[in-house]
Amino acid sequence: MGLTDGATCVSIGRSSEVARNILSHRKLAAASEPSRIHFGMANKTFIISAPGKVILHGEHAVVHGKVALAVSLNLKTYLRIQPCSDQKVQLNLPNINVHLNWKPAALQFLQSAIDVADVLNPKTANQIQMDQLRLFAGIPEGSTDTASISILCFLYLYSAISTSYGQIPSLDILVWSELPIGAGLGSSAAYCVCLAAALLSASGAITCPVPQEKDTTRWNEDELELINKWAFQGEKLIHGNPSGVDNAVGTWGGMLRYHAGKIVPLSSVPTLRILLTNTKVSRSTKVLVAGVKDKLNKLPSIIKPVLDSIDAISCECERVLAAIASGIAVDEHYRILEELIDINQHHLNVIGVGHPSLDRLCQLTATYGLHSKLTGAGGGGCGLTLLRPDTSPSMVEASKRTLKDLGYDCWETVIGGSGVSLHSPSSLHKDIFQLLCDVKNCQ
Ligand SMILES: Nc1ncnc2c1ncn2[C@@H]1O[C@H](COP(=O)(O)OP(=O)(O)OP(=O)(O)O)[C@@H](O)[C@H]1O
Ligand SMILES: C[C@@](O)(CCO)CC(=O)[O-]
Ligand SMILES: [Mg+2]
Repeated sequence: MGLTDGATCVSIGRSSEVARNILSHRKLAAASEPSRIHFGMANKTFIISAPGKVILHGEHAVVHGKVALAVSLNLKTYLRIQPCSDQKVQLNLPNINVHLNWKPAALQFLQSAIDVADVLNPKTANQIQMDQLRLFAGIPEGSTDTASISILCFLYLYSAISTSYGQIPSLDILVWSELPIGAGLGSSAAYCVCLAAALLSASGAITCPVPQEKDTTRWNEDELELINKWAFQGEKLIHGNPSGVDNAVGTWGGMLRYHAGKIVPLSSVPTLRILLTNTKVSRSTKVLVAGVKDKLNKLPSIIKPVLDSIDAISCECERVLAAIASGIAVDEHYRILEELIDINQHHLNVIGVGHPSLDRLCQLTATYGLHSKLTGAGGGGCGLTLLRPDTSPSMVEASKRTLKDLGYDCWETVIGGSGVSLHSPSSLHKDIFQLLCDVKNCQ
């Protein structure tokens, strides 16, 4: 079955604009209240958000059972979901210029392709199911482009969730992110968390806690567990072999210690000042994770101790953060944090996930006495630079200017916000709300 059997492809392509620039560059249409159509229990449009993340320490090692420390970002992915009166399932992904719709009858074919037993005890989306989804969407075998992966991920979660929990009504879904996509800040996990929350709500598997005017609500703990579990399934499709740390931060927010699937929120953490730099060198988490696995298989006695050392760095970092939060020898502990960043960056180069653009970031910030490492999967993408509480604004500005002169994006970030949430439209920043309304509503 191909694309013409139920899907209308309006356009598929890669937008050259980075997500963060959309708000400032785009001419926003006049605000219009989204139409109120029946969805689940309520007659409303819902807006869901999930944050991106920064990994302080433990990327890659966490895939091999080591500890990682990660924290949510104030940059988020937003999903608008509204019922569609026109008996269609619409998917709009404006960041990557994907606008598709399918007839529900055609999607029912997909549900019959999903093995319920496999879905109810999900390990991974198996190859036969993936081939069915790929054929359905008209995506050629072996396609690894952004649009194909994002569409497959949606179709997989849609089919598997409706097969497991109940028919999902006709709906119109739009996902837009202010995160740079494919740059190490957890855009894939935020995408999967938003989709899982929306589709589980639409299927009736979890409630839809309607937020008050100007308010935001969250799901209960059991529901968050379910959202996280399904987001992990989506991450598997995108990453191949994710650890689960990114979707855990997208679901719960805050700062987490993640170890072999065990998620522990860190309560005793200081307010950290972090400069984020996007080298704009594109890379794929899936490819980088697979590269580390190959190295580990080929040279276990050399790579395993490096991963053990990264594990020790995460543990030491957790201890030092708690000491700083208690006000103990703050200066001395900041020096240790800086040393841990330098050592880990060397380790990440050793396991093959560095990049000359990241080396330049580290060298350049070092000239200002600042310490940097890659964050996320590496191979380009983003790096973080630790700022001390007393790092002067002029020093920060000077380093930002120099990094921007290299063509990098650079900004001081706010970390530690909440995880997946449901928003009333009036609780959102005006520009974001307008942007979510601006893309054509379900016709
Ligand atoms: N807003 C979005 N719209 C559509 N697809 C998205 C969106 N955000 C992420 N994706 C999907 O996630 C993929 C990027 O995932 P990838 O894991 O390579 O990078 P990342 O998650 O940004 O970085 P990291 O995994 O290192 O934190 C994209 O190629 C796309 O398929
Ligand atoms: C590289 C990695 O460790 C972090 C990507 O943000 C992969 C993962 O944990 O799934
Ligand atoms: Mg990712």
